[in-house]
Amino acid sequence: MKVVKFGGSSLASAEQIQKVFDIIKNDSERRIVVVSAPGKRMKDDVKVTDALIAYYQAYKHQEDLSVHQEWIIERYRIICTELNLDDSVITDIQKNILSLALLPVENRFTYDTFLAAGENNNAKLIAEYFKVKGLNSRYVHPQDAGIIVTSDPSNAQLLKTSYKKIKYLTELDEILIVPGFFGVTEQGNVCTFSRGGSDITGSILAAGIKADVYENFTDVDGIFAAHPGIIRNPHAIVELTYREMRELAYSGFSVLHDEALVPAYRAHVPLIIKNTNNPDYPGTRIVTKRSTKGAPVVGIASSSGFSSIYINKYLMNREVGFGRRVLSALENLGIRFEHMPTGIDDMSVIVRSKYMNKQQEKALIDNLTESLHPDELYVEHDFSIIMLVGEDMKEHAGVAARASRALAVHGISIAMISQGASEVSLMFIVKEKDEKEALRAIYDEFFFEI
Ligand SMILES: Nc1ncnc2c1ncn2[C@@H]1O[C@H](COP(=O)(O)OP(=O)(O)O)[C@@H](O)[C@H]1O
Ligand SMILES: N[C@@H](CC(=O)OP(=O)(O)O)C(=O)O
Repeated sequence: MKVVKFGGSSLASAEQIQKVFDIIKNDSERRIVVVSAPGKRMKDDVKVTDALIAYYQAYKHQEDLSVHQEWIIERYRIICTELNLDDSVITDIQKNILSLALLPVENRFTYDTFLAAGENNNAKLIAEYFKVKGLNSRYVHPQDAGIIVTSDPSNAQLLKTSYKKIKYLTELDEILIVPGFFGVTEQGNVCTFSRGGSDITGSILAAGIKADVYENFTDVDGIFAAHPGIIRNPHAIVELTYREMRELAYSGFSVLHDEALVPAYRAHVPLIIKNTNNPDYPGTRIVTKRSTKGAPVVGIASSSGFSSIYINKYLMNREVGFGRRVLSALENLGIRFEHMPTGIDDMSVIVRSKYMNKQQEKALIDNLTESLHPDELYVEHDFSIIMLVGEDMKEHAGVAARASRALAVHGISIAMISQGASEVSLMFIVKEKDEKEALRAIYDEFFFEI
């Protein structure tokens, strides 16, 4: 049995939904279908989820709602009309979208309920279309599918006990259409995963029913060795390990949510990234162990939006508890850290800029000045990370030297280098303005002749 997830790009229009129907009809093993909200139809389009966010903001600030409501309803209306669906489908969607503006604005789950409406209405629409086309299908709400989550709005985590209930889905005869992106708390509140979280729903269901495979359909032929928006015709990856994918997803391969890997990985379910527009293409397989020995670098990801807290103190290495005081200061202010490259007398703590506001930054500097008496302490912004990933990197000497040389040839200065003990990845930190050029330089070094 297969669990299949379709992203917003695969469901953005009636034409795309027809392709999805063919993909399901052509393989009777594809029994559980997780769907996102309608995504972008073209480059400058708006995702329904983003339109729902704008709608919520207008509601919260008591602004005119009609423009938002009409835009969202119209998106669904166009799809319903082109699919020749009965008027009752769009009438129900319309009622649902309008009813969001009756929810108590002060409730901490209201925002998530707005967002979840994108996938929830789409799942109902698609289940109806499949039925009209003669497929025995059924819409299943995440609560009925057993996706019970923690009460962390916009950042839900699955409760482990959920897996017991999810298993029963295998007993149902129909093709099940489940909205992605959200679960329900034990108290019955709608709570979403973080953005892009429909991938997580698919992975949870695949793990819960011990699927033979989890197929994640998107708008590219699979995973490329670098972001196709930055590198022209990047090398396509046939097979990746979960560890490699985790590193790449974290560092910018937005094709798959990084949290989506864990459930499938733990349940030993292989994951395949496939293209809705080219479903016969084999795609990229994400597996526990690669079948062949590989090149030192399988993929290079980049991501912007990092800040660095630089601390220098002579004889820092002799001061017991120095690192602990740095991390406690971050913890006390609720700032999470991402990386911590160190020298003998200095260290840098790398954080995502969006998780440290101006007040937290000031409080952190005051706190560290008082507790550490550093020789130098400052915060710098606008950094990007460039991550080279490959399980076989440890068996090849000179990877860091090759990458550094490629950056030097292009006159790009490296702010920091960091490598984890696992040697699955090697990270370069550069200024944001150099990110794209740095990625291209390193990509050419490792993939030019492939
Ligand atoms: N290394 C990569 N390989 C393939 N796609 C990538 C990569 N890095 C980023 N992407 C982007 O991920 C997009 C697909 O992910 P996403 O927009 O979340 O799709 P969906 O709408 O199917 O959920 C692709 O269109 C591509 O631009
Ligand atoms: N619609 C949600 C969840 C999601 O996973 O969407 P997509 O599959 O289009 O990335 C979002 O935009 O965040």
